[in-house]
Amino acid sequence: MAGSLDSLEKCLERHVPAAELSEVKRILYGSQARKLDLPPTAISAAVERDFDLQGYRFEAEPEQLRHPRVVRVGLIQNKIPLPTDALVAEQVAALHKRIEEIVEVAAMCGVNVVCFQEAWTMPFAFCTRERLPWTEFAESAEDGPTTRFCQKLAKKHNMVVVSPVLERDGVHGATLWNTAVVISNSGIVLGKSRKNHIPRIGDFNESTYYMEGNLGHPVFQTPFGRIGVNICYGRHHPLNWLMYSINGAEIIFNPSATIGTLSESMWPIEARNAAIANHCFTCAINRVGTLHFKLGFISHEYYINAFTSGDGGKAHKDLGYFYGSSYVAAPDGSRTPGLSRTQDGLLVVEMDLNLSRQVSDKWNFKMTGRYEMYAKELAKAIQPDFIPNIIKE
Ligand SMILES: NC(=O)NCCC(=O)O
Repeated sequence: MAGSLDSLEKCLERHVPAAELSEVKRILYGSQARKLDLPPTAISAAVERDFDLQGYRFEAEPEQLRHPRVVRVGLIQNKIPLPTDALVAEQVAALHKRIEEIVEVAAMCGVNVVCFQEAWTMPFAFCTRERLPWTEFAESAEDGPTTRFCQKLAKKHNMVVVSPVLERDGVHGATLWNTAVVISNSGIVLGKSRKNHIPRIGDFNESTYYMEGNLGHPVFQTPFGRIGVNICYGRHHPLNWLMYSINGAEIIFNPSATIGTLSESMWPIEARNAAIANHCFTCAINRVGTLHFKLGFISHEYYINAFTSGDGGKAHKDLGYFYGSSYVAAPDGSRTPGLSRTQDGLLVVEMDLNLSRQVSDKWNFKMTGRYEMYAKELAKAIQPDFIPNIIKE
């Protein structure tokens, strides 16, 4: 159960003998991420506001011709503060309030780019397959109340804000999308990126609500580097990461909502592998919130009406526990520890973007990639008359 393990790293620290711990950590996490000193005011604010605050930094070698390109990103993971049957407007307002107080601490920590979890303004209600009230959480990406709220935050704190929401596309028949809005530190909406891969697994019945994104792999030029947003289930698709990287992304955010029984063993691998394969930084963010309803603990993400997964299992009223564990991976394969598995959190990570080219010059994955060969073979493979290249005796 999620509640019995606060974080994998804390568990290792408790149980691995001190003499072996640093070697264990080097093997598991690589050697780069060092602790980042955060202001005492931020640390005490995080304690007061009851969230996990951690800070790390990735360094690069000094170069003769380029200055360091040091930026700070903030990853925010959170529970829903109100039950799923509270009024829609009240749920959204409570989430805005919670995020605002965490973003204030991010500002104290000098964060330049902040990213929230997938569909952060709502419970992850797609499991229910019901329409109302969940579709009421959808908003215009360009000028919905959440985007306007984030514009204020961005301007006030001089921070780029990546805000993944359920989008209501008024121009195209009021359709819904799973979208990340990117707001510049000036407060201007830079653009949006849509979720390209929609899960059809277990209770993740998202294809009931929206289709695969149609915006490709946009990358946003900000004063703090070029950023892309690969939403949740897209992290299982290496070519999805690749395309953001090919478009020049230096940092790829992966705002997610995923649960323990389904994906927790995959979580530490996928975004980290993408950072290695694409010579970039990746930022994996997962929500927190668990059921424990039947055990008498606080319930989050618990629904009034039971639903099924079409797998022969019993009808149930929750998805399971969202395990948090948000982390950042660097192009050299190192990664930060994860945030808590059970608590709201802010992960502040300082990174020198020069590291990406340094690792690229060492490992040469971009140079040795055989993109033309893959493009040709893929172009053939998607044809209806494709014959797989299998050689037989
Ligand atoms: N939100 C979402 O796409 N979840 C699917 C499950 C997963 O990818 O782990």
